[in-house]
Amino acid sequence: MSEPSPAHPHMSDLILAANAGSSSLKISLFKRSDSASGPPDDVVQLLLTSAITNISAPPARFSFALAGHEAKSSKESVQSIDDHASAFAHFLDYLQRQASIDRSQIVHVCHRVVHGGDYFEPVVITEESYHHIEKLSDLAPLHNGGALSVIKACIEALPGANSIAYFDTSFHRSMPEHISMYAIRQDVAKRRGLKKYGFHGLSYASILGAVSTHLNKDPSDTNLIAMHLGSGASICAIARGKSLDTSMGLTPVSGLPGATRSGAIDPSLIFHYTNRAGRISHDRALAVDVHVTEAEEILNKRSGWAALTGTTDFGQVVRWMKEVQEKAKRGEEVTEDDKKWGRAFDLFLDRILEFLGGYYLKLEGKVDALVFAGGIGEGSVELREAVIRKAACLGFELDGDMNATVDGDNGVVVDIGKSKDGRQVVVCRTDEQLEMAKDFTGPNVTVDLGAS
Ligand SMILES: Nc1ncnc2c1ncn2[C@@H]1O[C@H](COP(=O)(O)OP(=O)(O)O)[C@@H](O)[C@H]1O
Ligand SMILES: CC(=O)OP(=O)(O)O
Ligand SMILES: [Mg+2]
Repeated sequence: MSEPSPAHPHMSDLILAANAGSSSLKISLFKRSDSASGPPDDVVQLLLTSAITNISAPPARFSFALAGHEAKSSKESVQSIDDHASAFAHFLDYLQRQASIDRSQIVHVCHRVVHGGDYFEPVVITEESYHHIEKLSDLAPLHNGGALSVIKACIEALPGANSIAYFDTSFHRSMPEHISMYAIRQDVAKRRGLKKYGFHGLSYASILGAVSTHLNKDPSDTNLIAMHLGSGASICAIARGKSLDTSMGLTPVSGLPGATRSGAIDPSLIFHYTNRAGRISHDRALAVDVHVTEAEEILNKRSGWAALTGTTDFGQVVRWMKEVQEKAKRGEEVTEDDKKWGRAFDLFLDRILEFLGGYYLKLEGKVDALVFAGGIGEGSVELREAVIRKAACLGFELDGDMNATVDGDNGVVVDIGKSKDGRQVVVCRTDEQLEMAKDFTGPNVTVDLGAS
């Protein structure tokens, strides 16, 4: 099969950006801004955002908000959403009915595709490139499957739009070979593409852009340890604007644990967990032609917080942990079951520290900022506090007040601490959709936002 054709985005009307995460589908609609000649972030103007969360732990929650119209945001549980394709269909329907936006004005659709293998540039989806991505999906069946089902739904619902795939793996192409390779036979590794690819690359590109601007530094002169902590969680060491190392590997299951993901385990563990590891799982039929083994199903879908505590929501893990701490303070009995919340929190903290410490050494201490991002990184005051308390030995100090009031600050990058020698601790509201959409340049369009 020949290589997919590179995307050359031309003039367009509306640009839709779809981000299929493991538990969510986040969608933003943009139009070209009036100041297309300004800074890259200004070439597109946000019109609306929508998010479908809890896809892996139904009922799914649907939210929709017009940019700058606080009153017109809505949030509801939707029983009919049980996968990414039905989530996307619900969004399109809502767009037409409730926001009166004509779908035919959407000319480009940017899709976040988690695994791009050795393809780094964005590619226009054609029959050929679709099948190419499908083939790559063997290395991220649970992630690429969701994105492919959205791409498929998009081609059917928006036949006039160009679908373009942007890869999470692209940002990590800079990892040195001795870091990205595994200590296995290299003839087999090369033939089968068995190496560390790394993920959340669109997020790390977004973080690098926003944080270097915040620090008043050129991205190519910026060193960060960036933590994208969401349903899928990873850490990246960024040296002079390039990925030096990251915690996810061949697939997104490695590194840190997540909502339903184990994170790094001893590779032998799975063969002791089940004697059906290599069999194709029949747990869930994906809407696309991607195969998932029982081992992948267990480690990707039946592990993480869900396995340790019964919930995929880290916010709930924190709330119950604090509840139990209060119980103990009151002198009430704390049961073994009560302790599961604190243990899940401590386990996550422990694994984060492993990478944080390692990356601090790999960057030889030259770290301009520690960055928290993703649903947990942006939302959990407690997790940030626990991490920075441990990073005190590296000279970082948290500002408790600033940390506690991040939610009330609208900035893209929010300071929450620093070190005596001027290194920063920040929260960054990463935006993978914007990172894709700002790739486009061209003339403006006018859109009637006649929301009902
Ligand atoms: N305030 C909060 N405190 C702790 N965790 C939170 C908070 N808000 C969201 N989260 C966690 O963030 C996760 C979603 O992360 P996100 O990065 O948005 O998802 P995805 O990985 O699907 O892209 C949720 O599962 C939830 O556990
Ligand atoms: C790569 C990955 O884990 O993505 P997400 O966190 O969006 O599931
Ligand atoms: Mg995500």
